[in-house]
Amino acid sequence: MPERPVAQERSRLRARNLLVQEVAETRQRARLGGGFYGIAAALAFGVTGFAPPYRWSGLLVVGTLVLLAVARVLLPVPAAPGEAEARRYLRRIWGVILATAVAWGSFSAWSQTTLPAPAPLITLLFSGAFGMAIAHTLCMRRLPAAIAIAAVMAPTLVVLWGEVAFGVGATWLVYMAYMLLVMGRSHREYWERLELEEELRQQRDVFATQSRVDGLTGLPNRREFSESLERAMEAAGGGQSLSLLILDIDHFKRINDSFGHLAGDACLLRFAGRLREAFPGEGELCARLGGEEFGVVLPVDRATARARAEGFREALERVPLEFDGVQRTVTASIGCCGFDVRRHADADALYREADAALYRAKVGGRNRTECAPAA
Ligand SMILES: Nc1nc2c(ncn2[C@@H]2O[C@H](COP(=O)(O)OP(=O)(O)OP(=O)(O)O)[C@@H](O)[C@H]2O)c(=O)[nH]1
Repeated sequence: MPERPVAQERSRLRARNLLVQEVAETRQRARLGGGFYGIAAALAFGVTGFAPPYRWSGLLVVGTLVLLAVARVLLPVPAAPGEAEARRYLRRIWGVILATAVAWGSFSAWSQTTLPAPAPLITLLFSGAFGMAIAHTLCMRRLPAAIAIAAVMAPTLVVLWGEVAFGVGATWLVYMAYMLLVMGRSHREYWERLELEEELRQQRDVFATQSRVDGLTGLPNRREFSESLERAMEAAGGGQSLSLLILDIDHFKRINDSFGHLAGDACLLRFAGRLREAFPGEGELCARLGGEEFGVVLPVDRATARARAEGFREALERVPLEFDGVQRTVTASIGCCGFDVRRHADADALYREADAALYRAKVGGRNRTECAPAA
């Protein structure tokens, strides 16, 4: 893939991962806090003994806040959210959070002039606590968090300012401004942490890929090859065909010695490209096992694998590889072995037989395919 689309794809993936993470954390944090609003209202009405003048209003307020808390928990979260679903969830959960803040803020202001002591003190204390809780825990989105803090605090501010004393109202205002500052800082720290975690995740993925891919050719490396071979053998244990080819470029040292190590690298790269083109099928796996040695796993019987190997070998000899700006004929020796569950207890046993066949191909004059066991 060209570099720009790769970078675009990476940043798109990064944005999506951040959004998914935000959904998960918003859900967890919103669920945790919702229940406290109902408890706080129940406490405020509780100290009035739910006396007749406050009974119905008490039920209405507590019921509304409990319903909103339940909505936070029940709001469905898509299992593997795409971008649109994630944004829809965030809109909805923030809708519930804001509705809760408005309901609480209105109730708190109303209680200051309507409920008997000590209920107003209880709602006042809880308003401060809820505002600060939003500032700390629901700081993922700055604007809705600021609106939620204002919705919880401002109605009470108006009452304190007008009905209690200017100084108390001013104190409440300073308290509210402090919450907004705290929320701004929490917001920055939250996103710094999320981005750092995403960075670490991406680095971990890169390392995981690098540990399984050959850096020069981009083919799977020996580790990945061995594990894939084990898996293929396990799957084929029931009787399906499976064969292994080991290919070794002939006199590769001469290429290095004659044209230099870089030309040798380019040769390996071209050879890997040919191999990939020759064995592209489903269940076929090409890998670089090290140096100038390559492996191919094929879901076919030995005779077919041998024919495919010969086809590759002949084409390699016929069509030169272009590297270092020049066309050069390169040949390879190939060892071929069909998987037999009675002889091959593990991948190592299969590999050893294919390797022995490769050795025979080398001592037999190179540029040939030998099969194991020897016919
Ligand atoms: N350019 C380059 N050379 C490598 C790499 N890995 C191994 N080699 C070289 O590959 C050569 C392998 O040489 P030999 O094992 O003698 O094999 P050969 O010359 O191919 O001879 P036969 O296999 O017997 O046909 C050595 O010179 C290694 O230094 C690599 O990644 N790049």
